[in-house]
Amino acid sequence: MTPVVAQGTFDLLHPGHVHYLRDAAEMGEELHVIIARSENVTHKAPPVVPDQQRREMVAALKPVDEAHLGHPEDIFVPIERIDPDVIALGYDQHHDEERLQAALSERGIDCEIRRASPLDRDDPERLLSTGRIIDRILEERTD
Ligand SMILES: Cc1cc2nc3c(=O)[nH]c(=O)nc-3n(C[C@H](O)[C@H](O)[C@H](O)COP(=O)(O)O)c2cc1C
Ligand SMILES: Nc1ncnc2c1ncn2[C@@H]1O[C@H](COP(=O)(O)OP(=O)(O)OP(=O)(O)O)[C@@H](O)[C@H]1O
Repeated sequence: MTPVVAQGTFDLLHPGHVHYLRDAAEMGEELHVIIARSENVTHKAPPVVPDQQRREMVAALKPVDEAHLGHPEDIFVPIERIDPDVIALGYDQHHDEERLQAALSERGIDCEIRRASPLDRDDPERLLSTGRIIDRILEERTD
């Protein structure tokens, strides 16, 4: 087996998430997804959907073999347990690949870091970001 790890918030699911997870699944044979805990989503508004519910929905998606709730303090704990061959970063994720690679090496984790491809975010017919879904709700369902 060639385990691959994908990760993210996955708040309100949309086809961009499915695209990322399909792309990540093709990088190996067994896809593990780490769901960021709400308390660790500090670079944008925290998710609306509770942690366990986000994990449950991601686990139900076809490309996904296992979905894990992330560690509260140390993001390398689940990685050490899964021991992936590849970590697939999303096309827009803010993580610095070199720093991440260095931190992995320091812990003796030998794995490749790859970037997944984007699914057209600017398509006017689709809502391919959680933030855009929330904006649409606020526009259309509030007075
Ligand atoms: C390799 C890796 C492992 C991660 N593991 C965890 C974890 O164990 N717990 C957690 O809360 N978040 C984890 N995260 C997610 C980050 O905390 C961050 O919130 C996440 O990148 C949000 O992604 P998004 O903005 O794409 O939704 C991990 C991220 C990376 C890159
Ligand atoms: N349109 C898209 N195409 C490809 N990947 C995507 C797309 N939207 C999200 N992803 C990927 O899905 C993963 C989880 O994304 P996240 O939960 O941050 O959703 P988001 O829709 O980008 O959220 P937000 O709108 O709040 O930034 C990330 O790796 C991200 O790169």
